[in-house]
Amino acid sequence: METAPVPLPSGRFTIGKTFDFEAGHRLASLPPEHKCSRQHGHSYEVEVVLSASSLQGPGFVTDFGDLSPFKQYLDSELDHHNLYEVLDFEPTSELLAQYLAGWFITNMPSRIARQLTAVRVRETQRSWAQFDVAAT
Ligand SMILES: Nc1nc2c(c(=O)[nH]1)N=C([C@H](O)[C@H](O)COP(=O)(O)OP(=O)(O)OP(=O)(O)O)CN2
Ligand SMILES: [Zn+2]
Repeated sequence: METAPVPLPSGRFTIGKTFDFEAGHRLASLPPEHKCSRQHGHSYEVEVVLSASSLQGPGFVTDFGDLSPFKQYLDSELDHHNLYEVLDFEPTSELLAQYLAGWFITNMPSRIARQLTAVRVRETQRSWAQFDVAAT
């Protein structure tokens, strides 16, 4: 039995995909008595959020599989590294989210890069930071 047609509302579509990597870090500018000034590690989760007002192909904002260059970057450059050694800024969740948004915009195909609205970095199950890309 076919379902009855319904009027389609106008609006935007949003998708997200979560990536993960394991890395060490320390926040060297914190006072020595702060636990996060000491070397420790996290199972990081990074979620990219993309948005579009119209869909491509079968009905995609972007094929999730087309985000693979971002996964390759995380796997090759950040996974099992010490973040304070491979990044030239203090590796807080906030600054990492902003940096990863910059990497995505610079290195992903322009159509996909333009769809990026936010990057969320999760260090633990209870803590995350999000960078929202400013609309241009
Ligand atoms: N705003 C931010 N605060 C903190 C960050 C950060 O990136 N942004 N980072 C840290 C440390 O990296 C720390 O490892 C994580 O902090 P915290 O959530 O306090 O760690 P715990 O999992 O041990 O927290 P509990 O809930 O107390 O178990 C610190 N702050
Ligand atoms: Zn930490």
